[in-house]
Amino acid sequence: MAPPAIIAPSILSADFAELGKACSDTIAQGADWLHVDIMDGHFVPNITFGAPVVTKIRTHVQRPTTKHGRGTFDCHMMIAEPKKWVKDFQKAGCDLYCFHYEAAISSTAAESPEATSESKTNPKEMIRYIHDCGMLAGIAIKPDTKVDVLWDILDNPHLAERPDMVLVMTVHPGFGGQKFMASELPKVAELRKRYPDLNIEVDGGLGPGTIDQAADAGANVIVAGSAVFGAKNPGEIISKLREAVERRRGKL
Ligand SMILES: O=C(CO)[C@H](O)[C@H](O)COP(=O)(O)O
Repeated sequence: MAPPAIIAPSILSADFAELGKACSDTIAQGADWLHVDIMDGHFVPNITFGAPVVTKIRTHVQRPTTKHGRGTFDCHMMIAEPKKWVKDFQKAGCDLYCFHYEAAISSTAAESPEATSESKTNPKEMIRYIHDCGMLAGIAIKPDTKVDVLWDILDNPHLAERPDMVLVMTVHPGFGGQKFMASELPKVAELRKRYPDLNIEVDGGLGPGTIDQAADAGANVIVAGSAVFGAKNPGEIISKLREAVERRRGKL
């Protein structure tokens, strides 16, 4: 059976002028995690914020007391050099550092003459490094990336190099409020079939109108930005998302 539902509102859609309050309110309204979107203007055509902001919002949300527990900061690193920022985000209070497969294998990150030893990496090494730094590790794939690239990483006999979560993007990363891409769900279904216990996160265009499809495919970690922060009653939306995942698990 799939692991329990984890609802992770994306603070990309929160009021940035009131970010600390928005984060603590969302947890009080029933969210499990906060999905923290980090964009560098290179890997994606948008910029959000960096570790200093995460340090500040951490003071508004209690650290999780268990692995994957309430208050987990799930940092989605949409950045070209994911290795470079691991330590800064760990110090800032990130609990789960989710990097993009595409960034870890790209020539910018690994092979360019400008790349320093700080920025050179590959997915397995990244996961080990994140674990060594005391965080959970996630690996994300964009819509254009085939899910097959993950088999070698997920079947790795070295536990320290295996991710704690896979994020399947259901929009092209960069902006909130985009249309959900149902075309990405076969990736989720294939992952769930192969790895019944894996935390599988979906991100982009999730809300009451699309959650059933994602839950049916087997996703259990649900990111929702505009659907939660744009709602009159965010707590009600969080409950609806959770119910859909738990119904699929046969728990309701
Ligand atoms: O990673 C993201 C964009 O790259 C966001 O987390 C995502 O798009 C959530 O926003 P929404 O729920 O409004 O689609």
